[in-house]
Parts: sequence; structure tokens; C-alpha cells
Amino acid sequence: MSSADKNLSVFSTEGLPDISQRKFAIVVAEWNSEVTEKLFEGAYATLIRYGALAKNIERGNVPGSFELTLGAHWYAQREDIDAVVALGVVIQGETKHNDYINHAVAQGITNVSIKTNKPVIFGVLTPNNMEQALERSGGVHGNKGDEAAITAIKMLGLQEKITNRRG
Ligand SMILES: Nc1c(NC[C@H](O)[C@H](O)[C@H](O)CO)[nH]c(=O)[nH]c1=O
Ligand SMILES: CC(=O)[C@@H](O)COP(=O)(O)O
Repeated sequence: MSSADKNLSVFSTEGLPDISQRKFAIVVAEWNSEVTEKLFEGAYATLIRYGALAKNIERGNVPGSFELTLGAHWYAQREDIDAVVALGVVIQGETKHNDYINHAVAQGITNVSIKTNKPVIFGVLTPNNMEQALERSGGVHGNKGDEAAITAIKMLGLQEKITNRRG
């Protein structure tokens, strides 16, 4: 199913865990900031809506999506951070540069998540053009930032269930 068939901001909220004591980091790429700011707004608002406290949400900017991996790693290594949301927008250019960035950051974020044993969420848009980016950052297809935040919350819920750990 593509984003065109499933609005990124529509999701089941059944059984979400209590996140009032959980700490989140949101790492935001500055490239295409008109879009990444909207992703951030969506992610931040979703965390707050489902119970996170503003004082428990930290933001860090990185220059481009390629740097999301290291930014996420620095946050995920911190003992007090429970989950990290990485937000970026890599728009296809004339060359394959975007492919290298996309693959590197997808793999990099996966590695950080496994290495630190924490949810590190891939909130990176990989559109063909700015129009597709805008459609997925608060436009007709919803907001990937909302989806990334709810994914972080759901993974914390699963972690609690599997490990019997309360936040
Ligand atoms: N073209 C885009 C980039 N490019 C920059 C890289 O992410 C990186 O900062 C640079 O290669 C230095 O390591 N980044 C995006 O997030 N989005 C783009 O469309
Ligand atoms: C995805 C990018 O980094 C972008 O600047 C590359 O554009 P191009 O492929 O046209 O050089």
C-alpha cells in the first residue's frame, strides 16, 4: 500500500503505552527545511497528543539526511533517551546522489537501533519532487512526522510488553 492509498496521519491508537515518563529525541535534517519543519511539527504534536511531556522531548538539527545516522546515534547512546525519531527529506536530483543518501541513512538508522536496542524511527521522505514531499508533510497524504512519532510510541509499547519494562 502506498501513501496515496493510506493517509500517513491515520493510524490505530488502540493500546498505546503510557509515555508520560518517556524521553524522546527528534533529529531534524536542515536540507529542505520548509518540509522538515512540517515533519517536526507533526512528530512533536503527535508525541504531545499521546502523552509525552514537552520537557521530555529534545530536538537536534543535522545539516542533511546523511548526518541523521550520527545525530540519532549520539542521542540513542544517551541512557535517558528512550526513543529517537529521525526526520529528513531527500529529493531526487539529476544524479544518483539521492540513492546513496537514502540507502546509507536507512541502513545507518537500522544499525543504530539494533546497536542501542532502542526504537530509532525512519521518518525520511524520499520523493521524486517537492510536490510529493509537500503532499506527505501535512498535505493530501498526511504527515510522515505523525507516522514516525506514533511508530516510536508503538515500539515502546511492544518493548514493554516483551520485556515487562515500564517506562
Ligand atoms: N540533497 C539532499 C541532501 N544532501 C546533503 C546530504 O544529506 C549531506 O548533508 C551531504 O552529502 C554532506 O554529507 N540532504 C537531504 O537531507 N536532502 C536532500 O535532498
Ligand atoms: C540528493 C542531493 O544531495 C542532491 O543535491 C543531488 O542533486 P544532483 O543529483 O542533481 O546532484
